[in-house]
Amino acid sequence: MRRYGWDTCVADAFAPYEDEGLIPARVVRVDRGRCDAVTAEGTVRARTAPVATDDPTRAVCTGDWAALHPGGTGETADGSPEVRALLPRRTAFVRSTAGNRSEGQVLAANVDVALIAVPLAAELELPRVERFVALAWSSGARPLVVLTKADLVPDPATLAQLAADVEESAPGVEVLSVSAADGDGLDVLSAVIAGGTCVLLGPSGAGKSTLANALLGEDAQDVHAVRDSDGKGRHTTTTRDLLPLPAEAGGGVLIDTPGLRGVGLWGAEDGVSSTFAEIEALAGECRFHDCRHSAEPGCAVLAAVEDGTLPQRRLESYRKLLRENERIAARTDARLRAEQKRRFKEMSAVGRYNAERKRGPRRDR
Ligand SMILES: Nc1nc2c(ncn2[C@@H]2O[C@H](COP(=O)(O)OP(=O)(O)OP(=O)(O)O)[C@@H](O)[C@H]2O)c(=O)[nH]1
Ligand SMILES: [Zn+2]
Repeated sequence: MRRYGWDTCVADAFAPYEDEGLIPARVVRVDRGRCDAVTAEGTVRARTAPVATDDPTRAVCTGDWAALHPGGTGETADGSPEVRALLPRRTAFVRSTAGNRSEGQVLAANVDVALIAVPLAAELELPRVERFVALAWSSGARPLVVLTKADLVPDPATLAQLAADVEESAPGVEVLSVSAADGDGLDVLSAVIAGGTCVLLGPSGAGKSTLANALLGEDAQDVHAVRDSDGKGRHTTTTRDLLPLPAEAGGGVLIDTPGLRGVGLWGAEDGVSSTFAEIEALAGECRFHDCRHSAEPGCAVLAAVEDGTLPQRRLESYRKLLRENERIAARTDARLRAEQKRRFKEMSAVGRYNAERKRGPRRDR
């Protein structure tokens, strides 16, 4: 199970279920009330109990750790394995679903690193990078910008300049450049994501599929070929949304769920704050604590734009993402959002606590 991300944190969270005779499993795919889940004995197909609340974010999703009843004893509905509980999620990518009463839908759970593919071929689209970085932070995962197609920028000085532009738009975020074409940078990237759970985000044509294949190695290409030939979002039973990375490269998994690639912001205020950390810091210096940074006297943000230390583009991008987030929040059930946010905070607190305890005796299996 370690191959699939099992660690002491998951082991601790699972311990109470072990006493009930349940077994741990990681969900690799969900469809039509069933899920495929990896157990220590192999992959099983399990029933996912109907969600007993009106909150769709509590439904089983790819990346979840579940406590399964193994079935076969007459204790489950039709003798097949059954999901009895989900372990608290360390992180979650939530999509806002359209409609009057917008609700979140979880697309991927327990992601450690969000790889944001930014193609070096075209002109850099920094606002788009900022949007994906905000989304990643708000999920709880660590963003990592991957500049793809580095072979198309042969001049090292130009490459360094492009990387510097991206770094300025993503303070505190690691930026790596890779080329799937000639293999440059892939070993560094593999080492960074080894052992954890990652997802690939980024616009169409950014080179995500190519990069995924390069990271996953030979075997996985077949899996992708199955989905590509289909093209309708229908999958054959061999398709998984959670794929193991090669053991030689340190293991870990890559989640590549349809729909995750173009996700919107949802309850992402915190993510936007982290993405524009330097603006938030400047805001602390404004004369008025509720300064909107539009025309107020004594505004430190506007002063920074004025003296050239803060690019005007950054401020505009920040405002745009805040507005977008407010729009989504306005059509989302407030009680539900507050509840989900509270639970999410609780879970990340548990995750952090466990991460700090990680140095204790290992209970990996
Ligand atoms: N030169 C060069 N081209 C690349 C590289 N990686 C990908 N490409 C090309 O970029 C194009 C898009 O790559 P994909 O991997 O399909 O991009 P994607 O992000 O998966 O696109 P969607 O499936 O639409 O989301 C293809 O023509 C690839 O051959 C690279 O490292 N170097
Ligand atoms: Zn201000």
